This record gives sequence, structure tokens and C-alpha cells, in this order.
Amino acid sequence: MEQYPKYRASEPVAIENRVWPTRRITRPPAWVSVDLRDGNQAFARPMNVATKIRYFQMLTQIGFKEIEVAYPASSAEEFEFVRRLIAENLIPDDVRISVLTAARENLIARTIESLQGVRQATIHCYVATSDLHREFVFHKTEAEITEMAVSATKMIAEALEQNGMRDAIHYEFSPEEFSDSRLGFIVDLASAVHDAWRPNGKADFILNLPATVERRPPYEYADMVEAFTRSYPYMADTTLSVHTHNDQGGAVAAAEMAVLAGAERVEGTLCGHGERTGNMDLVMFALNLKSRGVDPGLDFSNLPEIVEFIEEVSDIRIHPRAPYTGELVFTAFSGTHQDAIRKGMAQREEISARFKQGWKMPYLHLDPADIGRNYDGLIRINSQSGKGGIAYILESVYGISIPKLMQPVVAREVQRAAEASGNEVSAVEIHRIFMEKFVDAGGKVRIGGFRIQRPAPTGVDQTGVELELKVGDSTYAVLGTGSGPIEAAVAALNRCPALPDFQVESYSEHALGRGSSAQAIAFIGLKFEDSETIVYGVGVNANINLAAIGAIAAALNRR
Ligand SMILES: CC(=O)SCCNC(=O)CCNC(=O)[C@H](O)C(C)(C)COP(=O)(O)OP(=O)(O)OC[C@H]1O[C@@H](n2cnc3c(N)ncnc32)[C@H](O)[C@@H]1OP(=O)(O)O
Ligand SMILES: CC(C)C(=O)C(=O)O
Repeated sequence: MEQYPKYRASEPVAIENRVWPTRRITRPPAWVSVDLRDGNQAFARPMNVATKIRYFQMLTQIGFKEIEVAYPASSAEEFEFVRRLIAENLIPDDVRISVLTAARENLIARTIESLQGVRQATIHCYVATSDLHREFVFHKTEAEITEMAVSATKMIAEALEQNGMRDAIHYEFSPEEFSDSRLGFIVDLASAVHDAWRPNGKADFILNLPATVERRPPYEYADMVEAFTRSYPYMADTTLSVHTHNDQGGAVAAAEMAVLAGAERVEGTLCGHGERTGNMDLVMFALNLKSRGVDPGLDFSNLPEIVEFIEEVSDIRIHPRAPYTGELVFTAFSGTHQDAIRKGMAQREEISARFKQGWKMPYLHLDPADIGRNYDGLIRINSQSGKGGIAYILESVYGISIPKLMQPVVAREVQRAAEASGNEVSAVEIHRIFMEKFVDAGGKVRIGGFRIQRPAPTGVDQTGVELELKVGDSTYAVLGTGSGPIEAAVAALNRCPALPDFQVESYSEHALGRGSSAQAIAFIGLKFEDSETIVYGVGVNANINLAAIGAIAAALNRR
């Protein structure tokens, strides 16, 4: 046998002066959820009727107006589901369900039977049109495939007519593997199907152009869609729809580009469930639009709940980095990202004013709050993290604002713990390290008593402080004066013969918590005569003076 290369690039579509790349999406396409059909057919354990009803209700709450609900002729359960939706009046007035069938008489009859009594619905019929399918699956010529599609369409139209259902039911046709089919053939076949259906308006006839398997890049798919719109003569009474799969990871891109190329309606599933690598992810497309200022008309403000439900019913965990739906998509572990997010979050209003938009943030293209996420997980700490991230955690979770110059010192202690464990360091652990290393620093200096003398022996505008302290096993009583209690305490400690001389390089304090249980936290940086290094200590106490003295003692112990 002749040797061929194993793979070949798809044949690009001949198109000149394409316009789709110059367009922008300024309003959402009509969204169609095929979760309950294409998504469901790809689950190892398809959903049962009760679960499908819950899923359907969730889809309507999100705002879907078109929902493909089943392949009713495939199983008793699928049939029953459609019957229950109709019989139990579960379909909101403004929602149109659709059902799928192959172009086979027995399947069509059963499909129509499933829709008895429905207020409005779409019957969706498909026939594969690629040379691959045509020659090796169906063993049919193009004319025979066209005949198959046309006769199925007529069969459906006639059966609906006979059952008095023609006005309630619209028609969707999909040339399966459109993106691997010969364009001229699809135009002719689609025209013939259109003529067989004889639509009474745009909403009555949907032509869906599937990339059943993603065999060509998204831009070639868009070229195909635009080229199709140029040669297909019935655009005026046809709703052009697309349905993309994700075999090369480009399903969302392909659908977006196809919308630029003329598609008005897109089919997909939440979280992209579906055959093989899945269908086009509706959450992704819709929220991409939102992030560009286009209201998608779908409500994902409780996305975590939606994801939890989908994980439960599909028994498939969402990848933590899946756009929008993943647990980690708003989390930064790395230092420079954390630093920028922290600074950005602190200057939200200034950024808004500068860029004239409500949300623009380093490393976060969408406000997590818009999809039901909070800011707690924005920054998480491991050995790749920096001082900014650690300061953010202590501030956002514990209300502790570490002074800027002290941040690298705190970060070094946390970094040591992260390197030792090789793991993420939780907020609780960061707080524990901070308290252990900077507040309860241990060591030989213990303040036993503190008394303020006012006025001080040295003058009325001075404060005196008497301190009792232990240094190792020895006890000292020292007196110092200064312009305030902290200066006086420093002077007193500098008189203690067991302690080295030091001076205060930096001092700050703030309240910790609110109301009657509020405490003060004091941060001090000490410089000792024998070193250039600043040693930091922190004190926490309901009394601000004791917090400051505690901070000095902690720094002395950390030396
Ligand atoms: C791209 C898509 O996702 S299309 C939707 C796919 N979804 C499903 O298939 C889920 C539901 N399907 C089913 O339950 C079953 O396949 C049924 C009930 C529809 C049919 O079952 P069976 O009669 O056992 O046939 P089977 O599943 O093996 O399908 C293969 C037959 O369908 C034919 N076929 C495939 N596509 C079509 C079509 N669009 N129109 C008509 N016939 C078709 C094949 O040529 C083959 O025919 P053959 O038996 O004459 O060789
Ligand atoms: C039935 C069609 C639309 C389909 O699911 C596909 O081609 O992927």
C-alpha cells in the first residue's frame, strides 16, 4: 500500500475579503443549551428523569430560552422525560425545548409522539455530510445523502401537519461534520432542506452548522461559516446556528469567530461537557462577553452552586483551572502577581477612574464577585509567594496591617515554613507563624510590671515609666522618662544592665477588631548598637501602652 503522511492539514476554504475578523460581538447570540442531550449522551451514567428535571429547571433559571432536552427515540427514559416536561407543565412559556432525531422513519415517528401536546418546540434532525461519513459510514453519494435529508424533512413536516402540530413545531437541521464537508454540497443540501420544510419565518427554520469533530482551526471554521452565508440563498428566513466541539481546544474560539462570521445562535453545554473533549462551553463564551462589557443575558451570579450541581450529576470534577468555573482561577500563588493584586485591590476606585471602567485589576480580568466568588481565595501562599501576598493574607483575613519595611522579614519566616513543607501555607498557618515569631517570640526578656508616673520626676511635660522585668533568672526594676510612655519605656529598658543598648527605628500601631473586644497591635523596629539590622517585634494588648512594650520585649527576644 502507498505510504501517506499520517496527518494532513485541513483544506482552507477559498474566501476573499473576509469580513469576520473586522467585526465585534456587541450583543449575545441566541444561547442554546444542549446539556441534556449532547452533554448527557457523553456521560458514563446518563442522567435519570428526576435529575434531568432538576437540570432543566436550573437551565431555565440561568435564563436559557432554548434547551435541547433529549433524543426521545433513543430510550424509554429519554421519551419519558420529554413527556413529563410537557404533561407536568414544567416548560416556562418563553422557553422552547428541542429534541433530536436521526433521519429514520421509526425514530422520527417516536420523536413526534414524544412532543404531543407541547406548546412550542423544535425538532432537530441530522445527517452526516462529510466525504468520510458519506462514503465510509453511509455508503451514499451526495445526491443520496441529500435525498435522505430531504425525505426526512418532508416526513417530519407531513407528520406534524397530520397531527395538527405544524404551527407549534419549528425545525432544525444539522449537516453533521459540516466543517469537514464540501461547502458547495452543504449549500445545495441546506437549500434543498429549506425548500422541503418551507419555513414561515426565520424562527421556524434553524440551520445548524456543526464542527462535530474539531478538525480545523477556529479561523478556518469562521471562514467556512462566512463563505456559507455568501452562497446560501435563504439567509432571510433561516436562523444560522453553530455547534462546536473541543477536540483541538478551540470550541469557544470557533463559536465566537463563527458569530462574527454570521451565526446568530450557538449551541453548547455548561462547563463544556459532551462527546470526547466536550462541547463548546457556554459559561466560557457568555462570561467572555461579560468581561468585554456585553451583557450575555445569562445569570451566572451563583456559578459555584451551578458547578457543584454539575459535578454531582456528571460525576466529573471540573478542572481547578477551567476558565471561570475552576476553583483556582482567581487565585495567585506567585509573589509578583499577589503584590499587584493587593495593590490593585487597594486602589480599585482610582483604577476605575483612570480606565473609566468599573473593574480592571492586575491579573484578574473579571470581578470574582460577579460570579458568586468572594475575594478570600485570591491570594494563596506557597514557596513562590512574596511579601505582598503574605501581607495581604494577614490584612484581609486577620486585619493585621504589617508595616511595609517589616513585610520582607515576616515573609522570610513564612517562606522558611513553605520550603520546609513543600506545600501551600494556609492563612491559619501564616497567622500562627506570625504570632509565634513576632508576638510570642519567647526568649529571656519578660516584662512583669508597668506603671506610669505622671508627671515624671524630670518635669511636668514628661512621662515616667517604671518597669519590672526579668532577664533570664534575674529581676530588674528600671525607671525611664520621655515625652510619652513608649519613649519612657525605651529609656527605662536602656537602663537595664542586662540588656544591650538600642534605639527605636520605626513604630506604628492600629486597632485590631472592633467594639469592646478591640485590641491594639503595635509594631516596633529596634536598632542595636552592634548591628545595622533592624529587629522587629509585635505586641498585642487591649492597652496600647502594653501593646507597645510587648512589641519592644518581642523585638529584644528576637535579637
Ligand atoms: C453527532 C451527534 O452527537 S449525533 C447524536 C448521537 N446520539 C446518539 O446516538 C444517542 C442516541 N442514539 C441511540 O440511542 C441509538 O443510536 C439509536 C436508537 C438512535 C439508533 O440505534 P440503532 O438502530 O441500534 O443504530 P446504531 O446506534 O448502531 O446507529 C447506526 C445506524 O444509524 C445510521 N445513522 C447514523 N446517523 C444517521 C442519521 N443521521 N440519520 C439516519 N441514520 C443514521 C447509521 O448509518 C447506522 O445505520 P445501519 O444500521 O444501517 O448501518
Ligand atoms: C447533532 C449534531 C448537531 C451534533 O451533535 C454534532 O454534530 O456534534
